Amino acid sequence: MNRTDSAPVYLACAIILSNLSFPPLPLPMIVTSLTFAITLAAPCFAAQLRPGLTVPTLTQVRGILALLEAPIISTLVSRAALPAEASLYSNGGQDLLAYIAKKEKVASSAGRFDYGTLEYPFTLPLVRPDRTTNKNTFPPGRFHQDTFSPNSNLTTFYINTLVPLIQAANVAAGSSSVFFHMASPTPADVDAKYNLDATLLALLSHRASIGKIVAESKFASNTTGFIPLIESKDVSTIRILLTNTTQESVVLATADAAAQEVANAWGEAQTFPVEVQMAFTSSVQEAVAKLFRELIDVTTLVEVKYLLQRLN
Ligand SMILES: O=C(O)C(=O)C[C@]1(C(=O)O)C=C[C@@H](O)C=C1
Repeated sequence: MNRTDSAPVYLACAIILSNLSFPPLPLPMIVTSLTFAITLAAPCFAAQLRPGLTVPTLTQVRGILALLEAPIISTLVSRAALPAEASLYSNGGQDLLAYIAKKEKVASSAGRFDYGTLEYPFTLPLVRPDRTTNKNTFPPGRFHQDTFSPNSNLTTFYINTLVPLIQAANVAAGSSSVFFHMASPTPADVDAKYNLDATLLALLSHRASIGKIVAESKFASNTTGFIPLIESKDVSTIRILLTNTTQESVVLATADAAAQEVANAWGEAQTFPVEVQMAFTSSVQEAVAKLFRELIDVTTLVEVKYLLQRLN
């Protein structure tokens, strides 16, 4: 802990000591001030318990990003099997976010958003950032938690761009309402829709947040290049150094191939007529192309934001 981190602990100790007065304080005052002191001190002790996380190589991280393509695309195709009415996403998607909030409370208590999971909630406070100290120097290659989450960018893109593309794919499939574990799905199955939306958003967030690991990996292999740029907050050169257009083409091409394969398999399973199949597959490909372009951009943003705080 550095000095700033210690401040709440000193304050907490002061509160605890002030309870030892004579004559004793009334019980409700003692309970309230002790609860306050514990709340204040807990994050500092929790921060000390953080494990040192060494990041994988860039090749390994790219492998992880590639593995996430299949679940993202298959969830998108499953979502396109149900109508995506604009009314479900009005007012900035507040109903969807309220739905996600309930799930995230449960997920949080199970440790989903703990330090190092690279899962960041849409509706809850984020994990505290790391700070480099003399005792904990965060050498290059060690994950260093920052304060940025890609979730508001992803939510905006999801509601404004992806939902209309999902709806277009659903219309191409004959405005179907197919959900594999429901006996008689109807367009009113809001829970089924929001459940898939929430799953898809969580996958997108996880994929983009892995950009933090990509950034650490790149930082570790080129500290002399990055450190002066971070110190001078040279965002545009940092972005240029992080960008690899050859890798972007690989990502976009494999995502397109996967989109075609999953959409075809989905249509075959439902014995779509040929024209319906073609229309459905091409609209899924269009949605996936826009989605992965956005994902690359948001992942790059995550990388830039991570590095800007790397020396904090
Ligand atoms: O693989 C990388 O080098 C990354 O930075 C990840 C990623 C991506 O999102 O897939 C993002 C930016 C790069 O230009 C290329 C690919």
